[in-house]
Amino acid sequence: MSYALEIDGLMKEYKPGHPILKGINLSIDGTGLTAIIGPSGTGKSTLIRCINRLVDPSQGAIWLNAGGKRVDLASLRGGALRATRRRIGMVFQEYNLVERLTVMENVLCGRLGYMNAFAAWRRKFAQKDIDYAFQLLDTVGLGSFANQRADALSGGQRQRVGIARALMQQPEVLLADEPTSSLDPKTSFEIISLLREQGRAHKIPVIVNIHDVELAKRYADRIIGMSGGHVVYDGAPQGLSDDFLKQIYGGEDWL
Ligand SMILES: Nc1ncnc2c1ncn2[C@@H]1O[C@H](COP(=O)(O)OP(=O)(O)OP(=O)(O)O)[C@@H](O)[C@H]1O
Repeated sequence: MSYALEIDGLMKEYKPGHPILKGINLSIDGTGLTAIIGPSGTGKSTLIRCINRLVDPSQGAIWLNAGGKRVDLASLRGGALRATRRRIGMVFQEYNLVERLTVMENVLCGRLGYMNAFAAWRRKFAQKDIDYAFQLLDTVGLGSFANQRADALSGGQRQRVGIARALMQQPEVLLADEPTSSLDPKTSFEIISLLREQGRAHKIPVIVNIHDVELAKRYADRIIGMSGGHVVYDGAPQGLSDDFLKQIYGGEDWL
C-alpha cells in the first residue's frame, strides 16, 4: 500500500552526536487528524519541520505521495525540492502572514510556488486562482474580510487566513506546528475543528503538533506520543491511558 506520507528511520541532530529524532517510523494516510503530543524539547516541531524540509533530516527517508508519484523529500534538492514542497501545506503557530497585505493577497501567496518567477514578482495571479481564493475564504468563514489588512485581524482570524493560504497550495498533506498555542480555548477548538473538517473536505491527512492533550484527545483521530526523540504511543485517543501519559511526559502529579 502507498501511504500519503511514510517516514522511515528519520533521524535529526542539530549538533553532531546529539540526536533529537532517534529513528522515527510513521505511515500516515486517509483524511483524519493526527495529533503529535509530547514534552517541550522532545522534537515535535523538528519532526514537522523535517517533513516540509524547513529542517534538513540527518538520516532516513520521508516518502510523499505527490500526484500518484512517490518521492523521498529527505533526498530532494533545488528545483525538485521546491516543486514537491508546494504540495505540503503548513500552518504556523505565529501565523506567518504578511501583515501589510490584505487577507486575499495573503491567501494568494499560497499559489506563488506554482508561478514562474516573473509572474510571482508581479503578483500576477490567474483569475481561477483568485476565484479559488474567494471560495477558500468563504470556507474558512472570512468571506467578507478579503480586503482587510492582515494586521487588523484577531489571532483566530489570522489562523483562518493561514489555513486558507495552506489550502491554496492544493496540498497532499496539511501540517500545523502548534496552531493553537496563541489562542484562547474556544478559538483553539474552532481552529482544530476547521483543520479536521478541511482535511476531510480536501481528502488529505492533517498532522498537528499540539501541547493541549485534552484538545488532542477530543478532536484527533490518531495520537502520536513522543518522548526523548522516539514515538512511544501511536493509536486512537481512547487508548491514551494515564500510563502512556506518564511514559510520554514523566511524573504523575499533574495527572
Ligand atoms: N535550529 C536549531 N538548532 C539547534 N537546536 C535546535 C534547533 N531547533 C530546535 N533545536 C533543539 O532541538 C530540541 C527539540 O526542539 P523542538 O522545537 O523540535 O521540540 P518540541 O518538542 O517541538 O518543543 P516545544 O513543544 O517546546 O516546541 C530542543 O532541544 C531544541 O533546543
